[in-house]
Amino acid sequence: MVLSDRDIKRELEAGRIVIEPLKPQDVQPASVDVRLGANFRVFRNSEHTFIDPSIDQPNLTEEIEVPEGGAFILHPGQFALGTTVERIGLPDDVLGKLEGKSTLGRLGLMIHSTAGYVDPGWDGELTLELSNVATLPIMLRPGMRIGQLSFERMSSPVERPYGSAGLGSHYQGQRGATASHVLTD
Ligand SMILES: Nc1ccn([C@H]2C[C@H](O)[C@@H](COP(=O)(O)OP(=O)(O)OP(=O)(O)O)O2)c(=O)n1
Repeated sequence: MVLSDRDIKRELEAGRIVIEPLKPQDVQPASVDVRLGANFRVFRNSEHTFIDPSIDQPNLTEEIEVPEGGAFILHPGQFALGTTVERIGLPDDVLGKLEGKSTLGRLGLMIHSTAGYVDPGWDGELTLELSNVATLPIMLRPGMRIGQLSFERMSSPVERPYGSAGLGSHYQGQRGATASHVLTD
C-alpha cells in the first residue's frame, strides 16, 4: 500500500523513515519532493571507447561540483549522474520509489533511466540518472526540486534489509553522485 502524506509524516516523526534535510512543504499528498545536489559525474567520452559493466573502469566518469549559484547544463541526449541533497533512510518494511516530476518531465528531463527502487534498509543519498530527451539544453540548478519519493508498506518486514552482511549492498551509505560498481554474479 502506498503511504499517504498522513502516514509519511507519522513514519518521519517516529524516525522510521529518514529524509534529511526536509522542508515541511516538500511533503506532497502521496510523496516527498527531493532536491538536486551540487555534485555530478559525467562520462569521459574522449578517453573510453566502450562501457563494460563487468570490468573495473576506474576513470570512466569524472566528478563535477557546481559552485554556489551555478548550474549544470545537461545537453540534449546527454546522460550524467547527479545526487539528491537529502539523505534517505528506510526501515525494513518500507520500499521507496523514486519518481520524476511532471513539470520537469514536460521539459524532457528524466531523473532515472531504469533504477527507481530504494530498498528497505537503505541509508544514503540517492544517485540520479539524468538524461535530457528534449532538443534544447536544460539548466539544472542545485537546490531545485528534482523528483519525488513515494513509499510502500511491504507485506512483511524483509528478511535481509539492504546493507545486511552477504548481500553486496554496494551503495549503502553513498554520498554524492556515485559511479557504478563492477557487476558481479
Ligand atoms: N536512482 C537510484 C535508485 C536506487 N538507488 C539506491 C537505493 C537502492 O536500494 C540501491 C541499490 O539499488 P539496486 O538494488 O537497484 O542496485 P543493484 O542491485 O545494482 O546494487 P546492489 O548490488 O548494491 O544491490 O541504490 C540510488 O541511489 N539511486
